[in-house]
Amino acid sequence: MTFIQMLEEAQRRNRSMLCVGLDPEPARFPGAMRGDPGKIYDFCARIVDATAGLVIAFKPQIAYFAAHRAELQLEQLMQHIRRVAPQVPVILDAKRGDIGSTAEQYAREAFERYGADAVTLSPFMGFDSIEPYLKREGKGAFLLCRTSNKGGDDLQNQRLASVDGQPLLYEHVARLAQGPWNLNGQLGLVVGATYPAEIERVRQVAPTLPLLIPGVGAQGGDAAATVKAGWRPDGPIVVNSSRAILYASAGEDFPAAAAREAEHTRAALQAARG
Ligand SMILES: O=C(O)c1cc(=O)[nH]c(=O)n1[C@@H]1O[C@H](COP(=O)(O)O)[C@@H](O)[C@H]1O
Repeated sequence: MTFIQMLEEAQRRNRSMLCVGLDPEPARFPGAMRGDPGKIYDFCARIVDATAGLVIAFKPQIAYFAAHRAELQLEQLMQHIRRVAPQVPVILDAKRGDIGSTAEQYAREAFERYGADAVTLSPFMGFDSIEPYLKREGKGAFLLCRTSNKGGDDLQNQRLASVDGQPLLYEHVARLAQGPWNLNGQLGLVVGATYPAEIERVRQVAPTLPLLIPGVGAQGGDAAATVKAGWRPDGPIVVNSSRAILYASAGEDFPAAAAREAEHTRAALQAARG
């Protein structure tokens, strides 16, 4: 099954557009786990077990593992997700971007070492930095387009005078990803929930691409506005929330609290589809 087919299947089966982001911070773990990087796997596995039936995808952020020398725990976690939720695709959030020979190594890391179904990439270095990922049949790649942070304005909202129609940089990224760069239908775009007007604009330029939309929950993005702007019957959206779900409770009941918060967000997203 390709990444896109897995997304569509998980969306249908779990009736969900919610992606749970796995951004483990030992300092925020509950009880006896608090401050222990050796518990990263345990913490994340319990979140996965509690939310697997509620999500369209999981998105581990690699920095939260690598910063604690916990790459082996990330490998274990990927295997755990495969075991308990084989139908749920996993997006490795690595935001890679480098020349082709190095990109090839990053692609091996994401798809072979960790067994991810898709990866996040920066398009800043151009098409040849994206191409090695597209050679992996059935795998997906989400290009940063209009990110959720304030500083996204600095470059992404600049106008490209040299390109037909003088689009903003993020509009141009969306156009490339919908068209000439999307050789085998593997590309998607990252657009922040904090900017629904821009999500709508991206949808005009890229009507059918899957959108990874972080920024609901801790960053304050509006779930209903996100769905209205981004969801299309033939263009899935993957709406990520990390901290609001992971740290819904600081007590031993954290898996149940995470499930409640995930269910609440899942329902709000579904309701906005109308
Ligand atoms: O690519 C991403 O996932 C991403 C892009 C973006 O524009 N904004 C953004 O917050 N993210 C990631 O999405 C997650 C958001 O986490 P919360 O703010 O805790 O829900 C983090 O892992 C970020 O690295």
